[in-house]
Amino acid sequence: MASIGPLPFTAEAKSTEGRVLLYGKTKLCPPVFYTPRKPPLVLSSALRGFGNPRTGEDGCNWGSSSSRRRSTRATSRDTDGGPSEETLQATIEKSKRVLALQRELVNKIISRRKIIASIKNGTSVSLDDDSSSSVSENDASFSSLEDAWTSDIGSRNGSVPSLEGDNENVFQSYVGSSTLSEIPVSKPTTISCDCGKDEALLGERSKFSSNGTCLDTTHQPEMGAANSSDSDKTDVVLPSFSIISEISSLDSHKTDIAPPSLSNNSGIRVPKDKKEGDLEEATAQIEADDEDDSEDAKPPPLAGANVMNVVLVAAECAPWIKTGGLGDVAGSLPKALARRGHRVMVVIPRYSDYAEPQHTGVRKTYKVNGQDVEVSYFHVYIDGVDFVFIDSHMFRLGNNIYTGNHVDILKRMVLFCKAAVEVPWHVPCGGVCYGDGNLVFIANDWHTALLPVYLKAYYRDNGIMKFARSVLVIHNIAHQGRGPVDDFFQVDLPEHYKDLFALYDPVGGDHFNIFAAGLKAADRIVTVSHGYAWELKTSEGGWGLHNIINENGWKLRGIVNGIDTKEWSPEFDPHLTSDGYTNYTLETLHSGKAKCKEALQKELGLPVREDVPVIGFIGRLDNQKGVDLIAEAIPWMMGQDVQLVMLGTGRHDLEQMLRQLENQYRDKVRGWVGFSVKMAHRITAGADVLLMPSRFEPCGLNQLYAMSYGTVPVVHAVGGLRDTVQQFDPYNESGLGWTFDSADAQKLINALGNCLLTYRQYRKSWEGLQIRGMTQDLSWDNAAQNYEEVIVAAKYQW
Ligand SMILES: Nc1ncnc2c1ncn2[C@@H]1O[C@H](COP(=O)(O)OP(=O)(O)O[C@H]2O[C@H](CO)[C@@H](O)[C@H](O)[C@H]2O)[C@@H](O)[C@H]1O
Repeated sequence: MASIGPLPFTAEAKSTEGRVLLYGKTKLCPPVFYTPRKPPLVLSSALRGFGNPRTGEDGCNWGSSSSRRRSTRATSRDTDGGPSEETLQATIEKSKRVLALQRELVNKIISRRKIIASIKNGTSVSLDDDSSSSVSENDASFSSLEDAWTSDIGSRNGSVPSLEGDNENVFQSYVGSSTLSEIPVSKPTTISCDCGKDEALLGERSKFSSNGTCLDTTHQPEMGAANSSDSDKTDVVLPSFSIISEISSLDSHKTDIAPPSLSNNSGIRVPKDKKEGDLEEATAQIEADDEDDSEDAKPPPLAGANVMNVVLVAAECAPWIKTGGLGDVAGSLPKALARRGHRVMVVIPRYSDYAEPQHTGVRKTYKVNGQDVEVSYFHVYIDGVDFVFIDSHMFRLGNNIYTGNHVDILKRMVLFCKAAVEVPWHVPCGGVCYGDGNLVFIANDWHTALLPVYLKAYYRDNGIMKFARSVLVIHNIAHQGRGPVDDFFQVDLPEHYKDLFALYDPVGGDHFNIFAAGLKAADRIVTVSHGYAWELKTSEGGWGLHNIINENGWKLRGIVNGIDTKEWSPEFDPHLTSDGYTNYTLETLHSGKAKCKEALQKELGLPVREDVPVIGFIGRLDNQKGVDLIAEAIPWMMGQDVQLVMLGTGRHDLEQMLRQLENQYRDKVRGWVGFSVKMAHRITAGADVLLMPSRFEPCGLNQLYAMSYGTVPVVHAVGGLRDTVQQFDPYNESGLGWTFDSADAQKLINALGNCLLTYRQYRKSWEGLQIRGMTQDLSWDNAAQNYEEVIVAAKYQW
């Protein structure tokens, strides 16, 4: 893969349960997952009337027993204070009315729960049965039911709600916002929907996840987007509207009672062989169920009320197709976002017949350069993420995904982005489309930079997808989708959009630039490190786009990539389980790494020696990665007692250089030309040092992988390398590796020289470096939280 700078369209190198549905308030705003709030258990002002106004204590408490004790004290103080008998009588009468109302409500809830339970158990329950299980006026067990109910709610939400004012406010907004809005929905019932269907998918979804699903047939896309003719009618899970309306009827009693959790697990299961009027038993059953449930209960989503529908669109995605770091990010960031509770989809082209994704049966046609091109969609749900593959004859490229001239590549990206932006409408995931409300697209690099433009030009400018937002992630600004000005006619946009793409630079003159348009159209921009965010604003680092980036600086944020700790962990790495390699941990670092080093030397035919430092390099062979600096430093390096292992593919001349170095220094150098994920993992584990002399590096992943494997990085302090590799300080025994401050072979030699000295003579310091590297939290979790802030900011931006 030849790489090199901003050539036109060179793509290569550069490069719930417990969750509830919030129904949007407008047609265009489909359901949203939100974290169930602690249902505040408060009573209406009428009911609160017999508390003590001076102390603020509430005389009527449905909360904990301690609250009830408070209630008793409050009443007696009132009495002591000398209210008249009449007042007391009135209060008692009022209490009775309240209790009657409470009983009625409890009965209703019990009967609804029975219905739910019966639906679940496949038994029929007559509504008439309600009476048999109702709470009788004199039922002594009422208070225990009260306990059961409150503990039910309390346990499901982590605490027993108090009656203090805050909760009340929350509850007022809870009920007041919308009776259909924020209802804790549990086991969805099954109804019919036009969203397209694949039975297998539904089964698969239930196999992989028990997540609540974003469901709403009332929010089908406009524009006739949901083409029912394309898809069969399907059974999908939907929240039971009858249950919701029941809650709303509770509300109509004008009693401010927190709706009870309708979670599947909380349904009252009345044993068929028991007398249904046996309230105490039913109560005991609830309590027992709740105890069981609390063990299984899933915590609420980390994202809380910020959960969104996220659609990440990228030209590559590991493990299916990866030519560089973009594939890694597209494969792992979405999973981290899903772990936070977002509903997440990844959309990529289907370049080959991948094993896992199944045809959804949905087909659409889009115009590319005036021609109709049919696409269809494949889907698989893995690790909480919906992966959607767009199939078309134009994408059948195998692993050579950036092949062709710039117009060929441009046409593919036009088709990809046109189709991708409508995936949330057309492709049922787990039986149900995402819809376009509470939706954010995350586009990546120039390949998908058209998506924010299409979202705006085709939809939002026309009042469609008004609530959808786009974030554009810059992984590498050096590749921009440049072409002659006339390329504008390929992208099929209104004439007035031409200026968005127009760019002048001293080298290329006036030209058409997709990245430029995407940066302007996106609601937010992210790049993959803080250092790179800064560099992008400079004329050296912005590659001609620095002015646009500066103008849009307010929406740019640097977020350092994480690593997929499942894929890149020395403890679980499947590539270290054969051929003499071994998995290792911090505890077994010494022996494990030595074994991997020995296995690497054997596999590559290098002399097997424990004492010789093995230096690794993995990366695309191009100007960015500074391979030429390594070549310049080779005479010095070969004078050292070292072994050098290089893995890469890219520029033909640099591939030749690798082969030549190996031929020239057969007992010291191995140059593996090709793309081998297995070798990348093995070098990362077996090498002592990882060299990354990149001229620029937006983030860099290999140094992160290296550190988590106890391999010490030596890097050019630029972009994300500067952010992630702190220089070793021998006086304080701190730092993670060695850095050099300019892309200069001599500086590389100095840094590497110090590194080798420490390796040989200061073993304790060396081990310290390894341990510090391995014990960092490099997971995607932090980054995902930062992305969440960005998408939420985009959501609320108008
Ligand atoms: N020959 C080979 N065989 C097997 N695996 C190989 C390989 N060559 C490279 N790889 C793998 O590809 C990935 C490359 O990661 P980089 O961070 O170097 O990405 P790249 O520069 O492509 O991406 C851009 O995007 C990423 C993600 O944002 C940024 O980190 C980076 O700075 C930016 O340039 C690593 O997983 C590496 O192991």
